Order: sequence, then structure tokens, then C-alpha cells
Amino acid sequence: MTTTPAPQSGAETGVLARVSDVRCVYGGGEQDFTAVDGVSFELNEGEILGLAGESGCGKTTLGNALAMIAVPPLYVLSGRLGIDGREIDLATLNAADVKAHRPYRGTTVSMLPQGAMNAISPTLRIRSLVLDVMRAHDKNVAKDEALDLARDRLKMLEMPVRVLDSYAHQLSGGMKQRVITVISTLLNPRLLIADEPTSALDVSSQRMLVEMLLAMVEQRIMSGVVFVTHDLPVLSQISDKLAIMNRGAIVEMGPTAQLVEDPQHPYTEKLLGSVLDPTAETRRKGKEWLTGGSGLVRSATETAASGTSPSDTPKGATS
Ligand SMILES: Nc1ncnc2c1ncn2[C@@H]1O[C@H](COP(=O)(O)OP(=O)(O)OP(=O)(O)O)[C@@H](O)[C@H]1O
Repeated sequence: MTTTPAPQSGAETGVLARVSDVRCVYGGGEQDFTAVDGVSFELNEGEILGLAGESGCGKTTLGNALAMIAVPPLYVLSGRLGIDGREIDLATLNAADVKAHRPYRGTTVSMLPQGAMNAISPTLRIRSLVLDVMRAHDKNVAKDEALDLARDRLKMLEMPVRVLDSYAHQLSGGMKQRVITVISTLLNPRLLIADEPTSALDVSSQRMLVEMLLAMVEQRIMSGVVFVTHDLPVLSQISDKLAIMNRGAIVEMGPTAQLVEDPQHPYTEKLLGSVLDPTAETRRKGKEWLTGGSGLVRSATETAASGTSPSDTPKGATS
């Protein structure tokens, strides 16, 4: 793995992350299966990018590549991440590469993996989980320092500090997911990859998590999020931009409201159609809901104010 200065990726341009030509395969032998096929996009400071597509299209694989947690049989053949004035080579063709990515994991990019809330050890109090996560990055961190940070963060997000003394089974699903989100962002990652964080939650817990993520971006706990899901209604509530993925490639990307209102790619239209009733009236209502009716949706004005425009779409991101 190599890192070289990339002055074009920095706050002065408003660009948080520039992802180019990510290619991933499963296998590593003659029977390689290409799961991500040349994905490129940009994310501005403070933006949430929704990554949507049918099951199996490569969303999680792309997320793992960006978070630098690809392990065999997944191999990242190529890909670069320009962030914080660095150009990180994402390719993971040998064990040395995996080690070299370590300084960036959890700090530059943090992953909230699919099903994370159900993977919390039942024998650990949340406070032990906090320590484990902090010590994975800095084995010398003092216990009090780590717990103080967790307490501050919980307070900042208006969550009860007492969850630190709880075991996972004492928390609701929604609370577990919010706690795990807080823990995975304790190190103030510049970019959070959240993989299906709301899929196992009921509607009110989904809303609470969405509101918390928006607050975390607003308070710059992290500077941007790639929010992975095939749940388009949830994505329309939270995303500034949407990227639609099909068979390992991004087929269309643009500001959320614009993409939902006026999809350009037949696959996007098909995907949107699959979440909307085909009758004209319910389709209209569905679109209203998708584009603003829920009350949580970022308005077109807000999206425009975030500096996103159709011309932001990287050339390689449309077809
Ligand atoms: N360990 C693996 N070995 C071989 N192929 C895999 C492996 N993991 C995933 N794949 C394949 O890679 C492709 C992309 O999978 P991925 O999990 O990235 O899709 P996804 O869009 O995240 O799906 P979902 O929405 O169901 O989570 C799929 O065809 C999948 O079968």
C-alpha cells in the first residue's frame, strides 16, 4: 500500500473524499467473481451519500473496500481514496497491505457493519466494549479517558450515560444500534460507512437513528457518511446524494430529490418503481413521501445549499 500527497482532496475544495476506480473480486484464483467493477464518486464535507441497489449488487463489498477491512476471499484489485490530503491505495493483494491500512481504520474511515448490534458480546457491559474499541487503536489509552469520552459523546447525543453499565440484552434494538453507532465513531472518523444500520429496526427506532446520524454530521463527529441500504424510503430521509448500484457498478448518482423525481437510468426507475405502488394516486403519494412528506427529508433547498449539483456526478458514475 502506498500513500502519496493528494492536495486536490481537502477542505479547501469542499471535497471530503474522492473515490476512484474501486474493483473487487471474490476468489483470488481462476474462478474470480467480480463484485465491484470500477466504482468512482466524490463526497463533499458534511454530506451523506445513500448507496442503494438490490441485494447482491455489491454495496457491502464496496463498503468493506472503502473501510479497508477486506479479507480473503475478498480482494480489492484497485481503488484509491483521496481524503485529508492523502491518496490511499485500497488494493489489498497481500497481508502487508492489510497492516498498512491499520492507521486509517476507525479514524479516517470507520465501518458500522451490517448486523453489528446483534454481534455485541452478551457477557460484556457496554463500557468494556468502549474500552476494547479504544484500545484497538491505542493500547495505552487510560480507562477513565476512554469512558469520559464515551460519556461526553452520549450526553452530546442526548442519550443516557447509564447505558455504559448495561449488557446488550438490557437494551432495545434501537438503543443497541445507536450505542454501537456512538462507539464506532468515538475516534471521530472523517468518513463513516454505515451498512444497513436501520434494516432490523422498527420505524420509530429508524427515525431516532437517522436523526442521530444527522446530528453527528452536523456536530462534525464525522464529516461524511456512506449510508448503505436497499431501503430507498430511509435513504431519501437522510441522503444528500443517492448512488444507485447494479451488478457492481454505480449506474446513476445525483442529488436525492432530483434523482427520485427524475431518474435518468432505467434501472433507477425500476428500483424506485419497486418501492412505489403502480397506481397513479399511490405512486404520487409515495413520491411525496419519498421526497419530503416524512418531515425528516432534507429539502431540495438544503441539498442545493450543500453545494451538490448534477455536474458533481463523476463521469464514471453514470452509464
Ligand atoms: N464471501 C464471499 N464469497 C463469494 N462471493 C461473495 C462473498 N460475499 C459476497 N459475495 C458475492 O458478492 C456479490 C456482492 O455481495 P454484497 O454482499 O456486496 O452485496 P450487497 O449489495 O451488499 O447485498 P445485500 O443488500 O444483500 O447485503 C454477491 O453476488 C455475493 O453473492
